[in-house]
Amino acid sequence: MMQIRRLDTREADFDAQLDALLDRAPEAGAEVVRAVDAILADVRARGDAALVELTNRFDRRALSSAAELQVPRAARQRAWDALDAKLRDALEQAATRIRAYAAYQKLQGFEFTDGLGNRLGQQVTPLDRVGIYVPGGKAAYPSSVLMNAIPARVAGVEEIVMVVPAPGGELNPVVLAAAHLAGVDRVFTVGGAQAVAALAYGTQTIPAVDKIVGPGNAYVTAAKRAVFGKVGIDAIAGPSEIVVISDGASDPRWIAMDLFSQAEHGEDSEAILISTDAGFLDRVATAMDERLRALPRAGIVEVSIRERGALILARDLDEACAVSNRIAPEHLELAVDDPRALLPKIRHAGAIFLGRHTPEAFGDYCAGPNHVLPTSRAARFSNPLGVYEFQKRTSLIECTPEGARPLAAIAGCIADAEGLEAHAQSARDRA
Ligand SMILES: NC(=O)c1ccc[n+]([C@@H]2O[C@H](COP(=O)([O-])OP(=O)(O)OC[C@H]3O[C@@H](n4cnc5c(N)ncnc54)[C@H](O)[C@@H]3O)[C@@H](O)[C@H]2O)c1
Ligand SMILES: N[C@H](CO)Cc1c[nH]c[nH+]1
Ligand SMILES: [Zn+2]
Repeated sequence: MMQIRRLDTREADFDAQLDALLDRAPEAGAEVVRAVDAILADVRARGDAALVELTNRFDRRALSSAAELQVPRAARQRAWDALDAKLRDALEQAATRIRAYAAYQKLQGFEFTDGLGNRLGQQVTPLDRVGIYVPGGKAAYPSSVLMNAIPARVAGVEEIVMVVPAPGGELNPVVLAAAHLAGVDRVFTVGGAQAVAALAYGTQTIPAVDKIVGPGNAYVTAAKRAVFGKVGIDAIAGPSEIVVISDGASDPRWIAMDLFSQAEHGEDSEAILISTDAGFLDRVATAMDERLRALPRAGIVEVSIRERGALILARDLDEACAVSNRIAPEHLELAVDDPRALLPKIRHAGAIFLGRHTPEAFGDYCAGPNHVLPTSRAARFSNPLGVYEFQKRTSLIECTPEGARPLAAIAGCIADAEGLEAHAQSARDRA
């Protein structure tokens, strides 16, 4: 029997038990932060030389120069051409859907005239150059290439630089093919904190970018946190998570596999089912036992389900939503008859999958919305990766001589109160 914890919201210590489960989310420990700080300082000081040494050490490569990190455009084209036609077609369809969804996210500027005749507005411009981190340590995901690069292209970013580790020199050719499809400009086979450092500070081979996006392991996320300010970063997207809310009327085999779909990402993934039906929780537990055996990644699934999995019995669906809000999961499936009725009760989730026929896996590949989502409860305050992450806003102010006069009086008065004489005079010069 698989080991999975059972929780019941009626138990007096339920809150404490849930907190203990959520606390298992991996965070960058002091050791990781120390290691990352040393890597960042080394790449900043020594550039390519450090990049080569660190990549040889952490990715078991035998590079003699940083030039070997770059994957030529022709190699990406060859990877695309060599792809099985069915997979090429699936990637193209996924890319089309991701692009179409992204187009809706594009921020638009605005301008209006205030009551004094002054023009006020906001100009939206794409970032010049961005770095996308595609994880490649334990598994490399072509879908993550599409999810990172397509919104950047839709935003109008001039240059997209992709980094992806190639442990032992091995790089999934489908990742390269996806980079070709998404129109990535430059690809470098470097990962971890050293890749983030190179993108933030620039080296002789890798250009410095304006923003670094994409998920990664503890070293990658600690490095992104550390370089924030020098460059922009997106939300921190770590190990995958799924919460399913069920009324007990779904096929338990489907729900078991939905939980496994995120558990199979890694031993640190989180998979939680909340249901109002105790019998259904039993049936899902049985289905998990049956379906686990067929999975090639059964070992990983078993560990993540044991460490970060749970079957939670709730009094009703309202309470199930409240528990889910406390978890603020990356992905939330509403496997109920009327998911729209629950929607207003959900306040924190990276992506919500409505109804029994919408598995989270559609979102990972081809539904359209981005699969790079806030994890570790960051859905309380941050957003899915989207076109808006690759755009910035600039305020516009244009006064007429008449419109300037009243503003001069207001600004002058407040500047006096702040004791800033030059501000007051500059404003009153326009009165
Ligand atoms: N939320 C999302 O959208 C999403 C999508 C895909 C993957 N993920 C997550 O991203 C993560 C990917 O992790 P990964 O490890 O497979 O790949 P990764 O590319 O993030 O990390 C691999 C790199 O880590 C560095 N590294 C490994 N051990 C190190 C050490 N001891 N010291 C210093 N550096 C070290 C190496 O440089 C290596 O190249 C997983 O947690 C996965 O769940 C999240
Ligand atoms: N579920 C992951 C994000 O949490 C993304 C992914 C890529 N491939 C499959 N799934
Ligand atoms: Zn996934």
